[in-house]
Amino acid sequence: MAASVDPERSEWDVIVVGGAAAGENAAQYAGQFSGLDTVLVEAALLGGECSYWACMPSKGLLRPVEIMNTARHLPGVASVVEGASIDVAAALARRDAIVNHLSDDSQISWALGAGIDVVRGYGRLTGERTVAVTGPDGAVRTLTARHAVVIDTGSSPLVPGLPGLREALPWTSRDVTNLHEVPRRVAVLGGGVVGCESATWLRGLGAAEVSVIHRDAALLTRQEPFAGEMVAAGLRESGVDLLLGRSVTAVRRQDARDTGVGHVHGGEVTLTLDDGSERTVDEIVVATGRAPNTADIGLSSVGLAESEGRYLDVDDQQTVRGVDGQWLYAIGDACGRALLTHMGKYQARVAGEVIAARALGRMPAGAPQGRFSAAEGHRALPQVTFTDPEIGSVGLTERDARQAGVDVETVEYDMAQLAGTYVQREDYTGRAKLVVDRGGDTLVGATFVGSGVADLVHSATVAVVGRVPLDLLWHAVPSYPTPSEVWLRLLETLDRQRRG
Ligand SMILES: Cc1cc2nc3c(=O)[nH]c(=O)nc-3n(C[C@H](O)[C@H](O)[C@H](O)COP(=O)(O)OP(=O)(O)OC[C@H]3O[C@@H](n4cnc5c(N)ncnc54)[C@H](O)[C@@H]3O)c2cc1C
Ligand SMILES: NC(=O)c1ccc[n+]([C@@H]2O[C@H](COP(=O)([O-])OP(=O)(O)OC[C@H]3O[C@@H](n4cnc5c(N)ncnc54)[C@H](O)[C@@H]3O)[C@@H](O)[C@H]2O)c1
Repeated sequence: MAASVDPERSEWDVIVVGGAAAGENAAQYAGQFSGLDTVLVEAALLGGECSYWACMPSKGLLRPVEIMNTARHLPGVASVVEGASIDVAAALARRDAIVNHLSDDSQISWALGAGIDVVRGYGRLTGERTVAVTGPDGAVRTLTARHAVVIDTGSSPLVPGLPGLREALPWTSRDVTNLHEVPRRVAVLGGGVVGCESATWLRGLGAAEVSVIHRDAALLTRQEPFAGEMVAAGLRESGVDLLLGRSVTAVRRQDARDTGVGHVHGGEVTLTLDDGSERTVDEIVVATGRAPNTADIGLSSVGLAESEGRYLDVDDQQTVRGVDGQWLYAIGDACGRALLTHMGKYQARVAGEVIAARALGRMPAGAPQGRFSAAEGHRALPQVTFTDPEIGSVGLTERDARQAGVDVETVEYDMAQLAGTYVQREDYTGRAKLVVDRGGDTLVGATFVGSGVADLVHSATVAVVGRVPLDLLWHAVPSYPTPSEVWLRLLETLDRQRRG
């Protein structure tokens, strides 16, 4: 859908370059809620990576896998699904519906309805508060912001420069989330979040051989160690081959072809591993991290040449450091504070409020606090990893807390011991851990592993952000029988530990 913007118009209060979910929030908070006029500049689809090629399609693909795994273990249902497999065509069709068939019509309608203009094209800074937009027809249009420019250009998959890897045209997160065929044999390179989640749905959707090749000795190394171990056990049980502590040294592919996103990109791929062994698969998925989309957005025109291709350094108002005048902001993956949609949107809300307050002379004196600072939210950093079992985590791991000099005390509990998890499935496996700051007797981190733990994350986020003393947390009574009973068990166990 074409955005209905006067083609002659060139000035807005706020220009947002990159129209992902975070950019939309920044425009909304600076514009719709505060009265500034805003424009989103989007090179591809309004809604960004999350809506079409990341969070939404991946969670859509994982859902039938999760339901099937639960059903296979639940008496009364197990016998019904015995020998059955997921209807892949229907699951892919639902994924296509979730990504709106790669159309952003509804997003454009939402933006225009919210009073946010949209200009389609690729934006580059050309100087203070100016952005040149190259439209789909190649024409360049220069836009000027009266108050602020927000960078929300996101990130792209990082494909390592291993011999033969790029030439093999491997799948990246865009292909594996938008797959149109399930490769029979597939190797996933990288054991981080994308690697573990995509191995889960590839195997669940019927790939006969799935291997994860990971250079570290454990999966998901940013989490508590038990979380990576439990996900590894779950993947192994489902038939995924984990090659931990192994690296790929070379890749060969006959007849590599660009057959389109989510289609197998040519003939067999042979991977050479660092122990000299070889492995032949039908497709390889590269899940080795992300690179910020900041290499070609005109940063040198505003004195930030050294930031090209790097994460933009921002303060807690999301203002880019190193630029005078407080007019340049960065949010989402481009600023590298947390590569998560909800955190990008949080940064966007803060940036939007700050931009409006600065523009309208409403910024309170003194150090910015409250809704004008993104410091508090970054202490918590909630995340759900949608594997089987799931991981829900908030704040610091024990290792990170010790490194940060916190006087650490920890407590763990087996989630399978709860009535609330037993009713979910008899063979429930899970574990929870709290990281406590002994000084303030408050929570600085929490990790839950198990089926259905995603919904526990927000309670931990509230406890960390609110610095709720454990004595007060005691009075937050969990409903019975639900997995949230783990809170009570953790506090009781901590009590026993303290009494020796
Ligand atoms: C497979 C996968 C699954 C994920 N699952 C989750 C999840 O479950 N939960 C979660 O919180 N996070 C998840 N993430 C991370 C999440 O997708 C990102 O953190 C999020 O998309 C980042 O949003 P963003 O606003 O930074 O920009 P992006 O979503 O990266 O979008 C940037 C936008 O800017 C546009 N753009 C770029 N350059 C320009 C330019 N110069 N001019 C104009 N437009 C431009 C692009 O076209 C794009 O639309 C996942 C990531 C992957 C890869
Ligand atoms: N559910 C979610 O919230 C969710 C889901 C997917 C992605 N994400 C976000 O997207 C981001 C990117 O995910 P990701 O999995 O691509 O990155 P990641 O950083 O989580 O994991 C990448 C892994 O690849 C390994 N690696 C890097 N270079 C390598 C190489 N040359 N050879 C072998 N291994 C190599 C790293 O050691 C790391 O363990 C994450 O930071 C995460 O926040 C979130």
